[in-house]
Amino acid sequence: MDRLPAQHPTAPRAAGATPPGTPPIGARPNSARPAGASAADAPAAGAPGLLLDCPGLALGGRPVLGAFRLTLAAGETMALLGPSGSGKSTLLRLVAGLLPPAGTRLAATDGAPVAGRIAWMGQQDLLLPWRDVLGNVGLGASLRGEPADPARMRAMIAAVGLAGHEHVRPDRLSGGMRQRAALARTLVEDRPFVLMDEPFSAVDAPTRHRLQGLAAGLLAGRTVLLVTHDPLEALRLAHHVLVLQPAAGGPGWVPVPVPVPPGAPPREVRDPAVLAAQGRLLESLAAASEAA
Ligand SMILES: Nc1ncnc2c1ncn2[C@@H]1O[C@H](COP(=O)(O)OP(=O)(O)OP(=O)(O)O)[C@@H](O)[C@H]1O
Repeated sequence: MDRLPAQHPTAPRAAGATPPGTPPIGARPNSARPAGASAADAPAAGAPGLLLDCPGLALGGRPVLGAFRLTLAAGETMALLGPSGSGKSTLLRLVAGLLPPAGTRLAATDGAPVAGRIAWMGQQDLLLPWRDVLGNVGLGASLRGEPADPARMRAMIAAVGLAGHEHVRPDRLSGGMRQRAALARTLVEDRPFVLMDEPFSAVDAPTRHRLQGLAAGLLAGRTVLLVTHDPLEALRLAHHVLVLQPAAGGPGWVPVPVPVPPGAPPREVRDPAVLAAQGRLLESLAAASEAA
């Protein structure tokens, strides 16, 4: 029996559990793949957006997030930055349904339930050491007791550049390869909503750059919330960028949009507009830290 960490992306928990106040449900989740659809291509086309109303959130008796309303645009990527401890992972967990709702409202713009339509990728790859790459990529289906789709799994492994490593165990892979395997496992789930918590922070800069390029292509069309400490990563990958700032006139932190360079992601890191935006974003983050 495989044992999973509580926040494992494939753990059979109430991912995106729908809190009270969510609109009526009943529509069929749009992540269902039509019979015969090919493996790694055009996943989650037409992903809906996500709406989050947070009335404020305290943890351990301390306010963490203030009251805010957040919209994740359908099929687009939103990056979230902020000082350490400002609540980025907490906000991500709120969207994932991993925190008690406490008056929070989370809804998909298509009216269908959010639950079961979220994929998660974290900083640690959480690969199971006793399973090879193929086994790890197919872990979600295996835990749910669903039949494996080896062709789709292999196609996703190839899409992340790991063809030929299907039967290699994680301890024989480099950090970058492990993150690629984790990305394949995240994307093979074919969920319209993808939550990423510093997914590439554990690898060196060139590997991170390559992984970002890979992720940009494979995440296209999904609705993504990406937590990162890296301003350039945010500006490269995201349509929209938020910085957590101390809430005006109240406790906790709230996400505040910052300008992004023109053009759709992935943006070119040498683009002068991207570099200028990186400087402004760093200043904004420094100001947030000082204001805390
Ligand atoms: N389960 C918990 N119980 C009590 N306090 C918590 C809990 N989880 C997080 N916190 C606190 O909430 C605050 C926000 O934590 P969170 O991990 O969301 O910050 P973060 O912005 O993601 O930080 P980092 O950039 O360092 O990862 C921190 O002060 C943290 O100590």
